[in-house]
Amino acid sequence: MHTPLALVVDDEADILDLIRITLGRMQVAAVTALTVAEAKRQLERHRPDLCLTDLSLPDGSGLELLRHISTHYPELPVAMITAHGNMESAVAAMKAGAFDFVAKPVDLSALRTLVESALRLRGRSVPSDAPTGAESPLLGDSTAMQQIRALIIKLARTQAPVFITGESGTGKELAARQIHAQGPRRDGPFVPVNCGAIPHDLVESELFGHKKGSFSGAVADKDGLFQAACGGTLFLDELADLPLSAQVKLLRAIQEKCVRPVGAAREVAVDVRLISASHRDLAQEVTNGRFRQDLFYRINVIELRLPALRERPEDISLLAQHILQRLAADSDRAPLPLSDTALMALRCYPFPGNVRELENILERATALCEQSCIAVEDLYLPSQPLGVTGMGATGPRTLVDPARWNRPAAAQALGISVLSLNTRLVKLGLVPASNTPPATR
Ligand SMILES: Nc1ncnc2c1ncn2[C@@H]1O[C@H](COP(=O)(O)OP(=O)(O)OP(=O)(O)O)[C@@H](O)[C@H]1O
Repeated sequence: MHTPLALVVDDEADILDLIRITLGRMQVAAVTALTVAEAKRQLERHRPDLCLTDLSLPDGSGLELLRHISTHYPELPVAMITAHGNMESAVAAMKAGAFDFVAKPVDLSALRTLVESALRLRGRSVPSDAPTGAESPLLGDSTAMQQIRALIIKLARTQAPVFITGESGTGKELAARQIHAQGPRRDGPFVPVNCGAIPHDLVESELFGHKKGSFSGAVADKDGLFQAACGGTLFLDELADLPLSAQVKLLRAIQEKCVRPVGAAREVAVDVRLISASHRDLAQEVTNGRFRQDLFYRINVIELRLPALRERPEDISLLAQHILQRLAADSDRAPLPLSDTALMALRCYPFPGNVRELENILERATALCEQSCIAVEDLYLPSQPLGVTGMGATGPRTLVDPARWNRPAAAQALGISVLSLNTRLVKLGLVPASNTPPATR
């Protein structure tokens, strides 16, 4: 199988770099172009598997390129990079045949999802940067993470359905991979499915397969994801997004351990372990009538809750080191260290996107940093209102709450002096200069 190739068209070199690095981590190669004319030449020369193009280019528009591709390379999926908040141009692009769009500043996880869908559209298997359980443990020295790792060892030994909860980016898929990798099915396949990404009218055929001719696009018999996971584990992510009609069939598949492909007369037996996850409150979805109660009880035999990163700020340093080492290995150079102030800023940041957001922040910082050490300015942390909701009492707010903070403890945790901490708090604008107590405190 040859490495998939993407054509990325943008007149901003930083964006091209960022996208190329991200694609590289997904084992997708990239050729780039700064103009429409250059893009047309690259298309002819390289015949890429997908194209990502900015809307406004120096010698024309991305829409013009999109039309050129629709005429000459009708099979090639094109996604538009649009200015933030400009839904009009995103809609225009979709109407003109783009299969999706991504807004600037480019959110790297959205980009990954988009590229995976594009390659699937192309009928290509999607190379994954998702590490195997054996290589990539759930990192963290916090008590919460130690307990989770201990529970995973126990869960790996059973075959009971596990339901993993936690905000987006907290490591739900990674935990599912660990349960699979440490259990008796480890030599079988681990098949992750994002239920929210499957168009509603295709859910049944994707999950259970179909027979040739059962609907207009069914040109051949096709196995579903249940069959693909036979002997292994099926990980149903974003389960709350599954339409009610598919929920009935899923319930039957779990209860009977067999599925009926769309258009098939007979059911086929399937041997899969089911792990599911959602960042939504599934019990609330049941109350609201959007999720079947009987299915909820079936899949929720054991619940594993992954804490938000802001609930365990003591893990940030270790995670950051690990991510920076991986980024360095990807680009064949020495890891960039984080400055003390950068680390402190990360520990004070609430991370609504959790570990995935930390990865994105460090990936961007690594790509854009021009010094030998990542400074707080390289992190481009969004400014947060002080009253961020969902912040636990033990979270980093205690570091920036003048009524509660304990500067000596914070300084010790960061491995810097209290004087240095005070100076940096002022520099970061977290306290006014007059608020800094004497260095001896
Ligand atoms: N404890 C951890 N140690 C190391 N890496 C982690 C940890 N938690 C998450 N990650 C990394 O963060 C990224 C996001 O994790 P993952 O995809 O498992 O999250 P998720 O909860 O399934 O997200 P979503 O709800 O958006 O699907 C992955 O690259 C994963 O490897």
